[in-house]
Amino acid sequence: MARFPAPTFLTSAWQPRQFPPDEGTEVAFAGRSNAGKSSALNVIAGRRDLARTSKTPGRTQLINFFGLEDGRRRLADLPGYGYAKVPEQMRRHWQELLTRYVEARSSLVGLVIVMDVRRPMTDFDCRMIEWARAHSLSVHLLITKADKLSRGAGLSVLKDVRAQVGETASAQLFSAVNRIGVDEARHAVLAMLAGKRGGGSAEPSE
Ligand SMILES: Nc1nc2c(ncn2[C@@H]2O[C@H](COP(=O)(O)OP(=O)(O)OP(=O)(O)O)[C@@H](O)[C@H]2O)c(=O)[nH]1
Ligand SMILES: [Mg+2]
Repeated sequence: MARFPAPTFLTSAWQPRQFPPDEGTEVAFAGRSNAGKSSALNVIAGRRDLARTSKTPGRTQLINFFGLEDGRRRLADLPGYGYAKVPEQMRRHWQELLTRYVEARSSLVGLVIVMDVRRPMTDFDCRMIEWARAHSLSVHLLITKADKLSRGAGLSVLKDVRAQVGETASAQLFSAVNRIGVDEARHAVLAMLAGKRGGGSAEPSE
């Protein structure tokens, strides 16, 4: 299995001035609350406890940044969207932080949008995909918790998702538990960090 260039924790940010310097390239993990973003990031990075995971939705409330060993590439673990029980004020803060993060961050080259295989392509996911496209970002859809469905059922979800997104994003099945699709995910993340488009993504508009 391909080794991933050892990431280390850099910083947690709850406001833009706490973001690390906006240089090199960065890929962010986005997705619904509890979809499995932090777990996926850990498995892809090959570090068991790098990003904190939890059974409680809404665990990740800050943007956590991780630096790859060369110091030029980063991963960001975003708080989940769509968690109904978050107090209104916190939800507003998060929306504002997310907007400011994605709009102002010029090192951001791609998004890994993590979705539960049992609940793919929510409205939020679709909005994120459209938004990324409008900003010429690569998108890789990680359909995770594939261990929760039979292989046939998982492949059928993948086919539907691919039909829905067409050329705008690449997509794959993944499981942090059974380690399904780890190599494919590593390649997709490293390709995005290299400034290349993930397989199947549209070309930048400029
Ligand atoms: N069966 C299964 N469970 C998983 C998988 N990935 C994550 N989980 C579980 O899903 C729950 C949420 O995982 P997290 O990785 O914390 O999810 P998150 O998207 O980072 O959640 P927030 O930060 O709260 O938005 C935990 O109980 C994980 O153990 C997977 O591939 N298979
Ligand atoms: Mg998380």
